[in-house]
Amino acid sequence: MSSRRRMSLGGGALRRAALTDNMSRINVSNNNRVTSSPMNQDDPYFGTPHKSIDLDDGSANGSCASSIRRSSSVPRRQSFGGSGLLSRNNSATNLKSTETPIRDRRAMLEAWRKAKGGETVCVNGEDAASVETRKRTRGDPPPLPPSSKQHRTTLSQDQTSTDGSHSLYPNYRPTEGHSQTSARSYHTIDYIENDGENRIPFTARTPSRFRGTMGSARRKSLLGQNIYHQYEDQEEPLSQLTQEVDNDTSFAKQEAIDSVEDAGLLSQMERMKQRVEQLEKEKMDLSMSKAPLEARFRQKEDAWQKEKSSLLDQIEDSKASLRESDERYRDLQEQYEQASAEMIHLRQELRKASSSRATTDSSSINSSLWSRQLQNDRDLTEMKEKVRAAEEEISGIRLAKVSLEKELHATRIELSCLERNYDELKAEYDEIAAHTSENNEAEIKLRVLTEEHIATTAALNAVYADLDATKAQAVAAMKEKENSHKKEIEQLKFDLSVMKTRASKVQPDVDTSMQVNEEEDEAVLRARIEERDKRIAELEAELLNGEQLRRHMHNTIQELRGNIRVYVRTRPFLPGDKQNDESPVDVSPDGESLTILDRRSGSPIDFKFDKVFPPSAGQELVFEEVSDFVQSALDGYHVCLFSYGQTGSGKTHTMQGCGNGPMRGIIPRAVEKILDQARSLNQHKWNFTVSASFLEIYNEDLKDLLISMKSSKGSSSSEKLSIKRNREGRSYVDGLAQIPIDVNDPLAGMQQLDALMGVAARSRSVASTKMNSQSSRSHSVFMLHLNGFNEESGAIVNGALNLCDLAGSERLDRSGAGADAVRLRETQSINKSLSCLGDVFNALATGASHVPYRNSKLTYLLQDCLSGDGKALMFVNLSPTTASCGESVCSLRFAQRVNQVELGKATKHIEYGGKGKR
Ligand SMILES: Nc1ncnc2c1ncn2[C@@H]1O[C@H](COP(=O)(O)OP(=O)(O)OP(=O)(O)O)[C@@H](O)[C@H]1O
Repeated sequence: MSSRRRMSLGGGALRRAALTDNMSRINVSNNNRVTSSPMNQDDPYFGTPHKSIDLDDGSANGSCASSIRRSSSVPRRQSFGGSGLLSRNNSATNLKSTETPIRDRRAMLEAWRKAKGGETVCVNGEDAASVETRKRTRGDPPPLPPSSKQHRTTLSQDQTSTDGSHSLYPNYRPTEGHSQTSARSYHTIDYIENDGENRIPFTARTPSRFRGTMGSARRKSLLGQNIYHQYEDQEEPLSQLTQEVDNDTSFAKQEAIDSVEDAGLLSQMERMKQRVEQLEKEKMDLSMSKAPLEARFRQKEDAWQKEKSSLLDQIEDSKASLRESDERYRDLQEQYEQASAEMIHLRQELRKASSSRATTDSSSINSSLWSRQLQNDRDLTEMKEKVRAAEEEISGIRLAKVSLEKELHATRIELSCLERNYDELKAEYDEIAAHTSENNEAEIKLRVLTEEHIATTAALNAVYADLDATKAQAVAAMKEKENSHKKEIEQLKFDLSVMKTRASKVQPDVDTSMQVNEEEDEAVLRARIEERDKRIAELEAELLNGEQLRRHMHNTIQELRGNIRVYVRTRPFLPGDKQNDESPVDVSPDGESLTILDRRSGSPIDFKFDKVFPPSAGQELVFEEVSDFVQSALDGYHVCLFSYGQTGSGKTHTMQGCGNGPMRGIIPRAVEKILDQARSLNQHKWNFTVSASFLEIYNEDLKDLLISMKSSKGSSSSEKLSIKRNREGRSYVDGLAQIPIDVNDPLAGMQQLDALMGVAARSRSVASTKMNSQSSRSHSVFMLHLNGFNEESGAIVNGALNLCDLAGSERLDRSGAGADAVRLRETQSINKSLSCLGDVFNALATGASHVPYRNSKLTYLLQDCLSGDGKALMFVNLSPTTASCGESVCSLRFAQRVNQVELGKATKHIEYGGKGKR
C-alpha cells in the first residue's frame, strides 16, 4: 500500500477533508483530488473496522453514498455519477470490496456491485417505488443505514468562509479546523458563536450524508443545511416546525388559489369563453345565411316587377285597341243602320212612284212625274251603292271585330297566364317576405347576441384584469408570508441554538435533561405560536364585526339624513374602444372612493361615494348592493333608482342588461326578487298584487311603451299621457297602462315581464350615434306598483319601485348628432331635461325655498322620490376611456352635488284598518 492512489470525484469537491480506514487514509485535496495514503499505528483512526467514502455526483439533484473497503488495487482514475442510485459510468472500475462487519454496509456494497452492472438498485430497505419517486421528484440520496458510524470531518475556517455561511448566520464563526473523534453518527463542524460579547464554542453536527465532496452550489445549499442540522437532536422538532411553516405557506397558496376559484372567476371565465365562441359562431352563421337570401329576394323581386309591368302594359294596350274597335264597330253599325233605313225609305218611295206610273196613262205622262221617277231611280241606285258600301264596310268591320276579338281572346289568355305567373310570383314573393321577416327576427337576435357578446367580452376582459390583479396580490401575499415564515424559522433556529448552547453550558453531559429542556422550549414555542394565531383570528373577527357595524351605522345615518345614495360604476373597455388606452379612472380597493386623472389640469381628483364599482364588477354584484333598497318597496316605500352618465357609459346595461343570463340588469333581477319576497310574505298572511308600467319621455312628451298591450284590451292607442296629482298630492301618470304580473307563479310572472320588456324595447326611441350603436334617445321609467293587504292585521301597503334609465348626456361634436335635425332636437331636449335635473339637485342641496320640479317632465314625474318622501339611489356610470375623461369628471362633480342633498327621512306608505300610519 505504498503507492498513492488517486481518485477523481464529481466537480466542486471540498477543499480539504480527511477520511480514514483501518489501514489507509484518504485525503481530499484543494484541487478536488482524493488521495489515499497508508496510516500509522498512531493515527487516531488506525484500526477503525471500516472506512467510508461519500461519492457525490456534485449535481444539484442528489448524491450517492457508499462505504467501500478499498484494496490496494484501486484503479488509477475513477469517476462516479448517479442521481440517488448507484450506477456505473466506467467499465474499467476495479474497486474491490472486502467483507464489511456491518450488514448494511454489505448491502450497500452489493448495491454498488449491481449498479456497476447497470441495474437500478434499492438500498437501505427502500422499495422500488420509493426509489423511483425519489428519483423523479427530488433526486434525494438514499437514506443511510440506521447504525452507520461515521467519522468526523473538520471544516476549516477558510473553507466555511468561502462557502458564505457567514452571510447566512452572522453570529456564527467557524473555529480553526481541528479533528476530534465522535462516537455519534454525525458529521460535525465546530463553530464559535459570537453573540457580541462572548465567544461561545459549540459543535454543529450534520447527518453524515452531507459530508464528502460536492459541487459549490450543492455545498452552499448544504452548508445552509449544515446550520439547519447543527442540532440533530433538534432536527425532528425543527423539521416539524418547518413542515408546519411549509404547510402554512402551501395553505396560503392554496387559499389564494381557492379565493380565486371561490369567486367562481375561473369557472365564470370558462363559461364566458364558451359563450363567446358560441355567439361568434351563431353570428357567423346568421350573417352568412342572410346575405344570399337577401340577394335572391332582390333579384326575384326585380325580375317579377319588370315582367309584371310589361304584361300589364300589354293588357292595357290590348284593352285599349279592343275598346277602339268596339267604338268603330258601333259607329259603323249606326251608319249601316241609318243607310239601311234610308234605303228602305227610298225603296218604299220607289215602289210608290212605280205604282203611280202604272196607273197613269202613258200618253198623259206628265213630265214632272217622269222627272221625279228619274230622280227616284237615281236616288235608289245611289242608295243601293251606299248600302253595298255600308254592307262591305260592315263586313270589313265584322272581320276586324272577329280578328280583334281573337286578339283580345289571345291577350286574355296571355293575361290569365300572366295572372297565374303573378300568383306564382306572389307566392314566391310571400315566401321570400316570410324569409325576410325571419331574417329581421334573425337580425334582431343577431343584434341582441352581438350586444351580449360585447358585454360578455368586456366582462371577460375585466375578469381577466381582476384575476391578474388578484393573482399578483396573492403572489405578493404569498411571498410576504414566505419571507415572514423564513424569518420566523431563522429566529426559531437561532432561539433554539441559543437555548441549546445555554443548555449545553449548564449540563453538557446530561442528554436527557437537555432533551426535556428542548421539549419544553418547543412546547413553549408552540404555545406561543398557537396563542399568536388565536389572537390574529380574534383580531380578524373583531375587524369583520367592526366593518359590519360600520356599514350598519353608515346605513342608519344615511336613512336618518335621507340622503340620496350615490353609487358609481365604471364599465370595462369594449372592443370598439381605442386600443391600448389606459383608464384615467382608478377605483380604490375600499370600494368607496376613486381617483380620476383630469386630462385638462393633469392632476388627480379624489371622490368618495357610497359605493364605487370597478370595471370587473358584474351584474350580480351590482344588484346585491341595491337589493335591500329594492326590497324596501315591499315595505311600502316609494323607491327610485336612476342611472346617470354620458352616452355609452353603461346606463342601460346597468338597468336592463341584456339576455336572460348573467348579463341581466337591475330591472329583471328586481322584479324577480320582489316576486320571490311577495310569495314568501304569503306565509305571513300578506297578499300582494304587482303590476308594471313602462314609459319614456321623448322630446318632453310622455309615451306609453306598453300601450300595445293595453290597447289589445280595448284602449285607444292615441290616448295622451299627462302627469297629474292625486288627492294625497302624489304624482301619477293619467292613462298609463298597468300590466298585472302573476305573483303566485314565478315562471309565469317572469315570462310576463320578458314579454312586456320585449314590447317596450320595440317601442323605445333608440338610434345609432357615433358613441353608441344603440343609444337611448329618451328617458325611460319602469314602474312596479306593489299593493299588499294583510289578512290578519288589516294593514295595507302601497309601495312603488321606479327604475329610471336616463338618456345619456352628450356633446354634439362627439356623438355626431348635430348633423341630423331629428338627432339634434333629441339631444337638445335630453340635455335640457338633464340640466333641469341638475337645477333641482342644486336647489335641494342649497335648501332653496323653491325647487323647480315643474321645469321638466322628468323632474315633475320623479318629484315624490326627489323631495324626501321616497328613497332615491343614483347610479353614475362612467366610461373608462381617456377620451371620455372630461365627461366623467362632469358626471362625478354632478354626483358629488347629489351626494350632498339631504332629503329627510323617507315615508312608509302603510295603513292600518283604513288609517294611514307612517
Ligand atoms: N359593465 C359592463 N360590462 C360589460 N359591457 C358593458 C358594461 N356597461 C356597458 N357595457 C356595454 O357598453 C355598451 C353601451 O352601453 P349602454 O347602451 O348601456 O350605454 P348607455 O349609457 O345606456 O348609452 P346611451 O345613453 O347612449 O343609451 C353596450 O354594448 C353594453 O353592453
